[in-house]
Amino acid sequence: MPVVESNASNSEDYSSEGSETGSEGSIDAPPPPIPKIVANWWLNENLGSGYSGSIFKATHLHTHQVVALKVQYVNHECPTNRYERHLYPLLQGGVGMPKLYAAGVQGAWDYLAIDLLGPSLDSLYRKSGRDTMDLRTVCSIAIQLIKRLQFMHHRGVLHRDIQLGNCVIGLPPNDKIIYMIDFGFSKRFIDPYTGRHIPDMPSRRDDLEAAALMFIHLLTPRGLSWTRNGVPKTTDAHNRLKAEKRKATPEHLCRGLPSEFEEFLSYTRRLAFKETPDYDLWANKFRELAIDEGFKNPEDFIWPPPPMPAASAKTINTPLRMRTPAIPRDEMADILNNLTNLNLGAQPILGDRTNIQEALRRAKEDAQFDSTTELEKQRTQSKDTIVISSDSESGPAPIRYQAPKALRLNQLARRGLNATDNAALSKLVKEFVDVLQMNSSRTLTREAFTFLDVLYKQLDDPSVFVTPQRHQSFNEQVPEKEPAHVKLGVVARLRREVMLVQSNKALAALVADFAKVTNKSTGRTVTKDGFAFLEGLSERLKALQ
Ligand SMILES: Nc1ncnc2c1ncn2[C@@H]1O[C@H](COP(=O)(O)OP(=O)(O)OP(=O)(O)O)[C@@H](O)[C@H]1O
Repeated sequence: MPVVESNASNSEDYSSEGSETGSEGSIDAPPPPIPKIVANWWLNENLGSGYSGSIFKATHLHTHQVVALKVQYVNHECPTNRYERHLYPLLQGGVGMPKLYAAGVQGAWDYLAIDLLGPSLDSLYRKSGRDTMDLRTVCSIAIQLIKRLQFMHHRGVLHRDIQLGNCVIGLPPNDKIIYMIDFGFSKRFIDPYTGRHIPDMPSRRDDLEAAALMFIHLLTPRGLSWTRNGVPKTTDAHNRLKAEKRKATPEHLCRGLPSEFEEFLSYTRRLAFKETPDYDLWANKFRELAIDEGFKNPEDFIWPPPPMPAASAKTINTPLRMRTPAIPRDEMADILNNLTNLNLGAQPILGDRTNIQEALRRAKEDAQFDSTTELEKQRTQSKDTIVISSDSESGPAPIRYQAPKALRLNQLARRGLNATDNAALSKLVKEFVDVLQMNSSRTLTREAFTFLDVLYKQLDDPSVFVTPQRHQSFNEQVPEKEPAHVKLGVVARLRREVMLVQSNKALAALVADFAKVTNKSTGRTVTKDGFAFLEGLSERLKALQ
């Protein structure tokens, strides 16, 4: 069936707009009751009603095709169907974009026949009675929504009404896919005649900012404050709400959440009016976040969330903002037991069960790096492997556990603190490069900055005892964004200089520059030059014994 067709002999095709004026009623007259049949579509149950119209499940009288029919009174003051029928054709063919089967006006009724879909995210969330949505679900929403916006923007259309009620899931078997609906406020932002961005209107960054706030809302117990009391009813209330929104910094809104959410919101706010957002980068970041948390197929929206394997349940099902770093006593005993059995190859082994003091010291160090839950997480990770062996030769075969990126970076930082010569540091830098290349995002995360900070301090003045903290100095630099070419220039210079320096102190200065410039760059991604710099650093450390 063609994407858009006129499907009724007694209705007017969507392209024949002139006939709208000939319809029943005047602007002020109240709408007549909606008939049982509109343009050969038999209306079944009502699926939802918005300000400007109603949506019905409808069956075609002759073909028996079942669709969602969006019906609107032609004289409605907000004639969104009239706009939507021109936007749907621009969006056909994209994943998560409802198909438009027919559109037109019959009598007093302006209709659109589109794919019949499932419930909205808003209704799923409300019906679940939960305080927050789980991280896995929010990551899947984030990945899908960013991709939907990428598609729409690529077709030159802004959504302009991003909210939970306008994201619906498909009907089985498409119930893992999120669809965008309600293009009543959508607009073209590219002028079809000039091919240029239309000035003085919202732009792509606004859609993305709304999406970022939606993700944060879902992870905030009871939601973001300004969404709690509904639409403000007085001017005062409206102004209060606007002020509240203005005051809400990304840092404040995202306290206690994985850093990706704060970084994404800040990113959307830093985008220039006409700038094309880096959709792939952010979809990947949310994919990796989910994978780092132990989830498989993070892109699929699965509702209700499947039960987590026992090992990950503590980190995932606990509302994020309520997480406490403390570990219950009996769990700590288990962790210590595992620690005593860790076989870390050439690294100092924690020893047998008699060496409890050493195990305790290391467990405390792990806790300082905020990796106390990582021992749990590693069971579900996919990249690196740590062998946890039994303590007796005749015991069961070694269990292979997978170590996530964050855990490995924290381990590297801890080993950095204990390194006493350049050869050891050189090896650590080499491993650091390997860990960064573990997955596609190649981003400097908090843990990566922590490692660089330890490295810097060891090179700059190894006599000073370093107490690692989660927020390290590089990470706390106020990230003023610099144009990409500035960053590229600096890193290319660092890459050349690292081969020439003659002292650890000079290397420390280069490490500091590298961390700073990457921290200021969009996405904090390590470029080719960045990796060449790190590899050169590892080589130079070997040479400067
Ligand atoms: N294709 C569809 N299949 C199933 N249900 C749908 C479909 N489209 C919309 N709905 C349901 O109808 C509700 C209203 O839809 P929609 O937002 O498109 O209408 P609207 O009149 O533009 O609403 P509003 O005035 O709130 O913007 C949705 O929240 C959803 O629950």
